[in-house]
Amino acid sequence: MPTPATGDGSTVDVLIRLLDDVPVPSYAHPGDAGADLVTTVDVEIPPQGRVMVPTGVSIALPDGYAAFVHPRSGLAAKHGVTIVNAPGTVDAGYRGEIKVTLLNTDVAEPVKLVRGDRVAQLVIQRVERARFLPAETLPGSSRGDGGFGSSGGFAGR
Ligand SMILES: O=c1ccn([C@H]2C[C@H](O)[C@@H](COP(=O)(O)OP(=O)(O)OP(=O)(O)O)O2)c(=O)[nH]1
Ligand SMILES: [Mg+2]
Repeated sequence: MPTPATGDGSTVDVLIRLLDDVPVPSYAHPGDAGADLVTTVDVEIPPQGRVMVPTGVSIALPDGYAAFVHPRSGLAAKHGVTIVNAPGTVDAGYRGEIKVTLLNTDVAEPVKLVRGDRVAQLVIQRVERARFLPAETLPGSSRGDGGFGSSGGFAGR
């Protein structure tokens, strides 16, 4: 068995308020990036409909961090449920309840979720803030202004 490369396994302390009888968000496995968030309400999302659900938590991130509300792949693959604004951005200064705007992409089947279901995962990351420096021209690069499929699309197309 190859030895896994070592990381620093660092963690950051984040103050959390539980606004409802919900578990503290937790990581399902060691090394997971996302801590699961639950809905505090029962909802039925109609086909191609969207519903914003509360999670029962608010947090205070340290300066220089943000939290990102990501979809869960199981809900996406099994039921077609994603998040409209994925990933949602939780700013370090935000003290309100974290909410998730769920979208049912299925064209035929409604999706029923009940209080306590895990609907999203919160990824905490360090973020840089930019000092934007206006410039008349930008330095050249290999990519230049190529984008939007400039490097090729799907096989044969
Ligand atoms: O999925 C999300 C996205 C955002 N938020 C909260 C935290 C975030 O700090 C705040 C504002 O989010 P954002 O900046 O994405 O929304 P906006 O439409 O730009 O609103 P604002 O003018 O309040 O910044 O809403 C959530 O609870 N869930
Ligand atoms: Mg904003």
